[in-house]
Amino acid sequence: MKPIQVGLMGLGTVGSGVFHVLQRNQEEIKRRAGRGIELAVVSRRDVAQARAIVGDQAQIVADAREIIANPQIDIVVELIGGTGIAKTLVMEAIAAGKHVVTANKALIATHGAEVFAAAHAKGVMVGFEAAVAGGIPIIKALREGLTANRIEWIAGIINGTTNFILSEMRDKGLDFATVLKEAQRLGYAEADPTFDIEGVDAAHKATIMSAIAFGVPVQFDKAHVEGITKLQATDIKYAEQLGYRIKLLGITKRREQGIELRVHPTLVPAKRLIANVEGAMNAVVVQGDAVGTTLYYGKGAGSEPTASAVVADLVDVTRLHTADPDHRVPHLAFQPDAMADTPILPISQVVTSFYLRLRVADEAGVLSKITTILAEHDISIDAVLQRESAEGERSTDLIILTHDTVEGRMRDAQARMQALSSVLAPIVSIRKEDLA
Ligand SMILES: NC(=O)c1ccc[n+]([C@@H]2O[C@H](COP(=O)([O-])OP(=O)(O)OC[C@H]3O[C@@H](n4cnc5c(N)ncnc54)[C@H](O)[C@@H]3O)[C@@H](O)[C@H]2O)c1
Ligand SMILES: N[C@@H](CCO)C(=O)O
Ligand code: NA
Repeated sequence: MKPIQVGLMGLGTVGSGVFHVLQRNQEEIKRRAGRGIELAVVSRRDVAQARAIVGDQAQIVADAREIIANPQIDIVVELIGGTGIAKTLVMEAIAAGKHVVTANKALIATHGAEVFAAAHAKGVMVGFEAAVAGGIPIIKALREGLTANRIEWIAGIINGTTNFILSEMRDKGLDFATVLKEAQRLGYAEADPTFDIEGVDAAHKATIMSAIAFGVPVQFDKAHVEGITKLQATDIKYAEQLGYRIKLLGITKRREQGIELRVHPTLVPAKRLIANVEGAMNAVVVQGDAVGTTLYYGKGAGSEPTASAVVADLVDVTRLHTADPDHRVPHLAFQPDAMADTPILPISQVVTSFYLRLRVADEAGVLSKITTILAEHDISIDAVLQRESAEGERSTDLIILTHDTVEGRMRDAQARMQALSSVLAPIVSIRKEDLA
């Protein structure tokens, strides 16, 4: 059978990885897919640069729309990124009846509903394995491998840049700005690194996983997003002393009242496997009712790790494109007419435990005032750490770990504590998850 014809839009880090993986492994890929997968056309605005990468192995066009208009092309791969021209091109490709494979998490998390509805109406597939945790086959695991389960929660280190920054700050005592520059140099960061450090990239990925896990539409606008820019080295150090590590986690959880969907720095017990995921690596923990806890670990970014996921989607499309669309795995695991309208809960209704750091006057009775306020808000204390004040020092750090509470209640208690004259600086609070 003639090889399936692929057109690739965007020949950057991931695009060139796709070219190399397809070239190197073409024989094995063909044995698996049942027919060859041929990268027939690539688009890059600078044709000479594209030629330097693909040689004479593919036709090169400067305008991506030539790929969409080409009747020979079966699958369009979008590796441009962002929600501008990339979105327009993906919608045009679907309208032209092409299958689409993309690594674009921003596009899927913010416009997934529109993209999947158009694809469904047209009977084409949209593969997006590379959009979440790069080379880790987490979409495949959630959509197919765990399909027997009622998923309870997912928690993951799904942004390599921030995990790299936190690891380096902790291990080498380096400051934030220095490590961010290094992450950019190593090619981990997004084109706009604020997406990484402010938690947006992780929230895109958590949003996609949440939709697949719970059968709800992708709704990035409902996600609670906090990055690592406000995190202080002092808290990383105190967390260590208490047996915890601080990680930027993407979390989605099923609760009776709705779904929690949030990204924020989180204290995790140091003994958990996920707490020991270092550098730019990613890891996702999934809790299913039948299987229990499963963990997925690997490279969430980089040229060939991400290309691994893109090419896997190409194989899936090659195997399934002649199948009746009703027999394919639904984009979000649940049939489009069986999606739920379960609400995404506001952060005030989220339930977690907390780490609190209070700068307090070193005088009698402060601790009891604070514990009284917590008790009045029904917040129970798990542990207290009070740093010995040095000779002549008039203030000290008081660290409190709480048990689970509703966030709104904690914020009320925090406001009361903050108003005490013996609390001398803004209270630091960081959410804590035991992930058990
Ligand atoms: N780099 C990674 O590790 C990684 C991992 C997972 C997902 N992703 C996603 O993959 C996508 C691509 O990322 P990347 O790191 O390869 O980016 P990149 O910047 O290296 O590559 C994008 C390429 O698209 C080209 N481009 C821009 N507009 C174009 C147009 N109109 N037509 C054709 N080409 C155009 C750019 O010139 C560039 O060469 C993004 O959505 C990104 O979020 C990247
Ligand atoms: N900037 C992303 C790339 C992979 O999606 C990260 O650091 O994880
Ligand atoms: Na993946």
